[in-house]
Amino acid sequence: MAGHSDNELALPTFDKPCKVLIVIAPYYGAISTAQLASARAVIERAGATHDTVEMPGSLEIPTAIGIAHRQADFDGYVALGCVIRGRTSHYDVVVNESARAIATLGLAGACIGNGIITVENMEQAEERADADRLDTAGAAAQAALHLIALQRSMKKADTGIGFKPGSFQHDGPTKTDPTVA
Ligand SMILES: Nc1c(NC[C@H](O)[C@H](O)[C@H](O)CO)[nH]c(=O)[nH]c1=O
Ligand SMILES: CC(=O)[C@@H](O)COP(=O)(O)O
Repeated sequence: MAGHSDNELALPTFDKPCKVLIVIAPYYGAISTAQLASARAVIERAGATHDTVEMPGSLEIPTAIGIAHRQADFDGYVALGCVIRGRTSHYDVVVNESARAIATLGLAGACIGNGIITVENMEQAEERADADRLDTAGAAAQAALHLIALQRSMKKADTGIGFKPGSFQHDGPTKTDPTVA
């Protein structure tokens, strides 16, 4: 059971290939190792595949997802990181802005599970990174998979109106070709 929930949803399955990008900020080594293992296991259990990229910190994760969403063809994303409060307000910046940016990307159409742990101390982080305890990384992977399944289930019907990419058939040289009379 992931997180504090006592009512976990069944993992979705996919009839077409599903590719997920894990974007991780391995700020705390042991924590990130546990997060990565759990997220990958959940993705594989759903029959999906995954790639992984690393960023220096959690603040960079949304930007990395934005780049991947524009430049590549992943079906969804899992954000993994661990932010532990220090002695200044920087914790609030990292936590609030990474969460806000991830939510903004989600509302813009990216299927993202947010597994960035935001805690007061390492003990809380360990409990949440542990796949056999609160397993927040596994929960984030499940969230991304559910969003992908939802997006596929609600694909807009083809209205038959407007230009469809790849539908244009051109059967000869253009008039601007000087060799064509
Ligand atoms: N203190 C933590 C950070 N800080 C680094 C920021 O995320 C960011 O990389 C930096 O401000 C440069 O833009 N990141 C974490 O993931 N966890 C922390 O505890
Ligand atoms: C989350 C942070 O950025 C934090 O770890 C940095 O520590 P500090 O606030 O003491 O500079």
